[in-house]
Amino acid sequence: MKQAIISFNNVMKSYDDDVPVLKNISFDIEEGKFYTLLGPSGCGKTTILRMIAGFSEPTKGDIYFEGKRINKVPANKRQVNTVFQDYALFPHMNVFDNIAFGLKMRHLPKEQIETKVKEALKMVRLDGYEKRGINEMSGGQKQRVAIARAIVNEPKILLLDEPLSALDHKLRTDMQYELRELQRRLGITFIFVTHDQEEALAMSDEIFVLNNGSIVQSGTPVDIYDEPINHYVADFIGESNIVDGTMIADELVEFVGHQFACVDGGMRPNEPVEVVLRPEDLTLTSVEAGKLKVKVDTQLFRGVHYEIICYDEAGNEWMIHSTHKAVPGQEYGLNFEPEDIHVMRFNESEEDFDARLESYED
Ligand SMILES: Nc1ncnc2c1ncn2[C@@H]1O[C@H](COP(=O)(O)OP(=O)(O)OP(=O)(O)O)[C@@H](O)[C@H]1O
Repeated sequence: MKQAIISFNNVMKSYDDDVPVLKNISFDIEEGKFYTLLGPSGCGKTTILRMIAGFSEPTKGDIYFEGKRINKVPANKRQVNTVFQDYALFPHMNVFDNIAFGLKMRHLPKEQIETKVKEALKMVRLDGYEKRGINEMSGGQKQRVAIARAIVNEPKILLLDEPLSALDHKLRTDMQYELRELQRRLGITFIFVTHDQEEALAMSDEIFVLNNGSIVQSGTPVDIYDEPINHYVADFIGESNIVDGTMIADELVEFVGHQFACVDGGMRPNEPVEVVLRPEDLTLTSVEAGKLKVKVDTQLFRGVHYEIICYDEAGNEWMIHSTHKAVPGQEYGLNFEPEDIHVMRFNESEEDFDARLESYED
């Protein structure tokens, strides 16, 4: 791996009451990638961003920028800029003055400021908007001004704290594409904070999933979706069916009273486990042709698919995504392939999980 641009080494943070809001956080951020900190409200995402920006110091542990310890380096001496959730634009200034603000504070020559502001506006596709008042801009345009104001300083890292949460669904999706594209064009490191798993999956090179002050799992969106480490991640990322089971032997798991071939292994014989099956991997067939018998309870039309809820004989609920309609009240067979079954151990650390996967997968 290249030298990390930012490293956290056993970082802990607590406020006055001593209850840690971050517990022993360690990670490396590589230059030029799109990272997302993902987790529910209060899990510590913003606290991590504030420490990278220099607005807050760790209680214990160290933070490094390109290998140098920066715990005590003030915010204005770091090559980091932040785009805040509410944009924090100056409402009484026009677009140009908002973007030029930091450059003026640094007493750059007038012509240089003008060139840089124009370039930044071009980057966010707002050329020609210099003279507009901030209050005459739409939500999406304000968002872009906030980004232009941050990138005009040519930071090595851009921090984005829930920057899309104030936008409506359509604009939010458009901005996801734009931000992803902008990051690729600029080639600078983006660290994006969100509690929206779809947004994280769509935009990131790497995701850190947080819960209660700890990083529970890190990896590419596909890794995290396909191989969630535990119930929390499987439930938080995407839709999941999670049932209790027993790992009989390598590649053989039992749930709902039946044994099924699977592709997982490296557990103790007869170890209690949890089993995840994604709704899009399940199909309904005739009772005779199915691996489990289920009865359809309800179905909702979701546009791209039907969301079908059914129950097996043991009373477990199963969600299925299908382009075919089912009949509520009718019995069906439920089908899935061995590779669609993902088996999780209870309380497995990310380190042990990665080592097991590596030793087990070819
Ligand atoms: N200045 C502070 N003093 C005391 N506690 C704080 C302070 N700032 C944050 N906290 C606490 O730290 C925890 C983590 O907060 P943080 O803002 O990092 O979470 P978050 O994941 O960004 O949440 P959200 O998505 O709601 O913004 C919360 O329990 C919060 O109450």
